[in-house]
Amino acid sequence: MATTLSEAYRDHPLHLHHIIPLDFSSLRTLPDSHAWPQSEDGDGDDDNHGIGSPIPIIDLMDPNAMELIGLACENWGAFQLKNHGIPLSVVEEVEEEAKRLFALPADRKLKALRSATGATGYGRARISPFFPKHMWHEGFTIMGSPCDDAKKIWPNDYAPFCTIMDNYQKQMKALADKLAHMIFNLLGGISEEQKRWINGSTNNLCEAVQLNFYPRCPEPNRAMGLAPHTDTSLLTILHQSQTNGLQIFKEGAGWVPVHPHPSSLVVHTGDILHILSNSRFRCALHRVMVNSARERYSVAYFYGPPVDHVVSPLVLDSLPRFRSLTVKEYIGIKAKNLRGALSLISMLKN
Ligand SMILES: C=C1C[C@]23C[C@H]1CC[C@H]2[C@@]12CCC[C@@](C)(C(=O)O1)[C@H]2[C@@H]3C(=O)O
Ligand SMILES: O=C(O)CCC(=O)C(=O)O
Ligand SMILES: [Fe+2]
Repeated sequence: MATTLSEAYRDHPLHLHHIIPLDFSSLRTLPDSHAWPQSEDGDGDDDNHGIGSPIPIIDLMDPNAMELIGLACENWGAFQLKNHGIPLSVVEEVEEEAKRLFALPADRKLKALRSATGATGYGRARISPFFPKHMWHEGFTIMGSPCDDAKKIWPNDYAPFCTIMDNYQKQMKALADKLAHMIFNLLGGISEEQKRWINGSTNNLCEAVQLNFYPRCPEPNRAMGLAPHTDTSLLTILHQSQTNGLQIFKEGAGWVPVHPHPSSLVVHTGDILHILSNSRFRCALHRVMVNSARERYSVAYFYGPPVDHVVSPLVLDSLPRFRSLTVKEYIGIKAKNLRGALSLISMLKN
């Protein structure tokens, strides 16, 4: 039996002591546990940014879409995608469900609290232990069917949540399959064996959905919504509500805001694509800042090869920069070294 994504995470327990039972909305000042040192690289106020170019917006119906995607992945590791074919209603209904979930009182949400060895349910971000301060954030992770977790929260009324999340995953998977084909074509010369998992059945690839909620914050400039990270996926498709906060780090430009566009989805390329492309495609470091006026929601869909799949640089015009390993092994390395995982598997001697 193939290993599932939740099993891959089960081997790397995340201890959730003193997590969320914090009622964000009742706080008038920032508790010390959530106060991050102020950085030199820009504060949370998006309006102060915008110097330099924004991340590319690509029209999927554009005849040059594939080449534009290639350039965006090389230069940014991210882009906004419009005319992607996902109906707005599908995205809106998933955002409504996220709002309904996070608006519940803490004791209801805690019924679906992720266990230490669990991968799904309500809780803080998996990257939390790597940072000394807490994030101004609540999350809900879905791998496969969300029904077991939804039942804990809404014992008699879990069906609408499940139907909407299942439909969202189905729609996102179809889009991700399409993007993965384009990306593999861009890389060129890839064997059928290597891309067989694309268009595969749902239990034959890695898929996860993360609902994110960033409550309003009394002191946004001292808080952090989601700390800087790269995604572990091949690619991530992100829907953000109409509230600013997402930023991508670009050398030479610093933290660049990714402003929400009602009809666009943000695509991030993740670590797995960085490895497969032998570093040609970036994996964008990104973070989320919070806001005193408006709360923020986002829905991230993570997509990648099955956890038993061996990943190694696929197209070589120079030496391979990374050693071969399974997705599962990479997840294990990253669970111990958030920022150092790629250099730990690097084959470049310095
Ligand atoms: C399939 C995934 C991808 C995960 C882990 C697992 C489930 C939840 C995802 C996130 C969502 C929030 C940011 C992140 C960095 C986190 O802490 O949890 C993501 C992480 C990753 O991209 O590594
Ligand atoms: O909330 C956002 O816009 C980003 C979320 C994110 O980076 C993630 O879930 O991995
Ligand atoms: Fe992310």
